[in-house]
Amino acid sequence: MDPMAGLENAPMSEKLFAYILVNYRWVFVLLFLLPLSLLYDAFFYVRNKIIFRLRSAPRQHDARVKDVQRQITAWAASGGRQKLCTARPGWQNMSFRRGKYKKTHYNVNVNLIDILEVNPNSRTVRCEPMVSMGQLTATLLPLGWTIPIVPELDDLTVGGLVMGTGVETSSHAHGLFQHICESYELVLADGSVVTCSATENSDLFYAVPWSYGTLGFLVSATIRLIPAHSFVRLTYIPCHSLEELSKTFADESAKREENDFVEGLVYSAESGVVMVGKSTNQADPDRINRIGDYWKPWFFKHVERFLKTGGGVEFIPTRHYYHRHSRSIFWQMQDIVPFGNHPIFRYLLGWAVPPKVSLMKLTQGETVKKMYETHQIIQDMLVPITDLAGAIKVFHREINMYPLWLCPFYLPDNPGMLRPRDDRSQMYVDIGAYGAPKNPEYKAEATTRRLEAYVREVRGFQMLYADTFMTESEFEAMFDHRLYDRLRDKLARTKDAFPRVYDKINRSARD
Ligand SMILES: Cc1cc2nc3c(=O)[nH]c(=O)nc-3n(C[C@H](O)[C@H](O)[C@H](O)COP(=O)(O)OP(=O)(O)OC[C@H]3O[C@@H](n4cnc5c(N)ncnc54)[C@H](O)[C@@H]3O)c2cc1C
Ligand SMILES: NC(=O)C1=CN([C@@H]2O[C@H](COP(=O)(O)OP(=O)(O)OC[C@H]3O[C@@H](n4cnc5c(N)ncnc54)[C@H](OP(=O)(O)O)[C@@H]3O)[C@@H](O)[C@H]2O)C=CC1
Ligand SMILES: CC(C)=CCC[C@@H](C)[C@H]1CC[C@@]2(C)C3=C(CC[C@]12C)[C@@]1(C)CC[C@H](O)C(C)(C)[C@@H]1CC3
Repeated sequence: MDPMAGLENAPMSEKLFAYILVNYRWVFVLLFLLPLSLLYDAFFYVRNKIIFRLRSAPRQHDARVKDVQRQITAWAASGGRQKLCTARPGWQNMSFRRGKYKKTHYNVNVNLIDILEVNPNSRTVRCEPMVSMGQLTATLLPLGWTIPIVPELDDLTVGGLVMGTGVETSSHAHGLFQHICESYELVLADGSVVTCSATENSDLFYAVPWSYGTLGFLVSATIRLIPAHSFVRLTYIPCHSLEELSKTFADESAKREENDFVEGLVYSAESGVVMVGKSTNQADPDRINRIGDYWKPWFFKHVERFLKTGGGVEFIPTRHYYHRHSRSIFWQMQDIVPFGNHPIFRYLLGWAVPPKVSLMKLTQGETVKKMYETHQIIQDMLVPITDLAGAIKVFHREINMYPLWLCPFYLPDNPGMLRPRDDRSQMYVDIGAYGAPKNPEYKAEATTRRLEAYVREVRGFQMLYADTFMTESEFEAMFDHRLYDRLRDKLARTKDAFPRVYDKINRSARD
């Protein structure tokens, strides 16, 4: 990264400060952020234990919902001129930026953080919106259950994943996070509480995903459960041409019953590794790899080795598999602690990483923020899987940056924001780019706009936690707003109470 970019005319001292901040960020991370992250985790660990020991959390749900209703009544009584958003501070969430609207909108506290019920009979788990993925797997796996899609990273919340989206390597079989949800409980703008599902208030049920909290506040979601297995039998298939890679990936993704997990990591324009996983309780002891142990190499580095050594099979403990990219925050850690994958570092301090994303966000400062703005791309583009090879070529031309993350997902032809191409259920693929582009022509806005145009052309979608530079009409060409607009017209007070999705996610609405 060039820390001087954009600072050409700044005083020397400012340039030096910028240089130190960016190139020696790891000093701050190691000395300050890591210990703070540990304290933060320890606090929540103890709190969670106490809550469950007292068994008080589920009983308090109704009272907490009433508190959300009370806040909406108070907002209406105060004239209701401001729009509403959740009070969760922007630094805590898993998006790249903070919404500026948090400062101007009326903040409603939806601080509901408990797992309410694990029901083996109906095979469902009912969660409050602030339940995180780390919390959910820690709770469910010992009970022998899991949810069909566990989006990585640990701190993603049920609320954010329902109102935004979630995708993981089992999505080729189960769809996106919204497709494993059976019902939502919401507090609407008129203060009423409604439950919606595919059979009850179905319009609302299909309109909620990707609505970014602009139809109502989620207070609980009921999610499908499937039995958990102890291991994932993971087969690594190295590919040495783009054609081989895209064909293998598409063929394996199409085996929806046979494969429980499918993932791809692309290491260059012509090489990548496709991984195919099957859940199992039987593991060959000689081939067990506990990839999540802190002294183990970062997962994307481990996978890269198979390009040289040929394919392989490993048995990975399920929780290790779910959180396989967490320690290296996909590959972002290499820019934050450049020697983080060195064995000495891993053995000495590996147990303390990764630092909390939220704390990094809180403490990053303007200089680091500017560096990320100009020198990094963080995007997930969702395109029909038939366009995978073409899309990789476009990514190569525009950013020339590796690894790229490939994650297939099945998109059913349901009503709502995401209409599959030709109104036909089909397989898509999420292409994730996280890092510093090697293309010297890279310009954050211009390049991203070209990528966005390409994605619209192939009838794909952009994940909205990242920067979007689309205009409102381009955004509406990508996402089908018909059902959404109908509901905003129909539900009392909604248009006064909530901004439109675009007003929350466009680049100028975020800092
Ligand atoms: C805001 C927040 C953020 C968190 N973030 C993370 C994170 O980033 N990463 C991470 O790994 N963990 C996270 N946690 C989770 C926390 O660390 C774990 O819950 C903790 O590790 C408990 O695990 P345990 O196996 O030691 O619990 P134990 O006390 O051994 O109990 C097992 C689990 O079973 C659950 N349980 C038992 N009976 C029921 C029932 N009837 N219904 C529902 N659940 C039941 C309990 O939740 C309990 O967690 C977070 C928790 C909170 C509140
Ligand atoms: N593996 C994956 O699939 C990954 C997904 N992501 C993305 O990260 C985001 C989730 O991050 P997370 O930190 O959990 O969530 P956020 O706090 O970022 O919330 C995302 C959106 O959901 C809204 N929202 C959250 N909770 C509620 C609620 N209870 N009621 C109404 N609206 C709500 C927020 O509204 P408001 O603005 O009012 O707070 C916000 O617009 C998603 O957009 C997801 O797509 C990121 C990384 C990986
Ligand atoms: C669909 C999938 C798997 C998406 C993965 C997205 C992650 C790679 C994103 C989500 C949040 C994210 C944008 C983030 C960052 C890196 C990429 C992340 C982790 C970092 C940590 C980069 C360093 C930055 O200074 C800062 C701390 C602000 C951000 C915080 C959010």
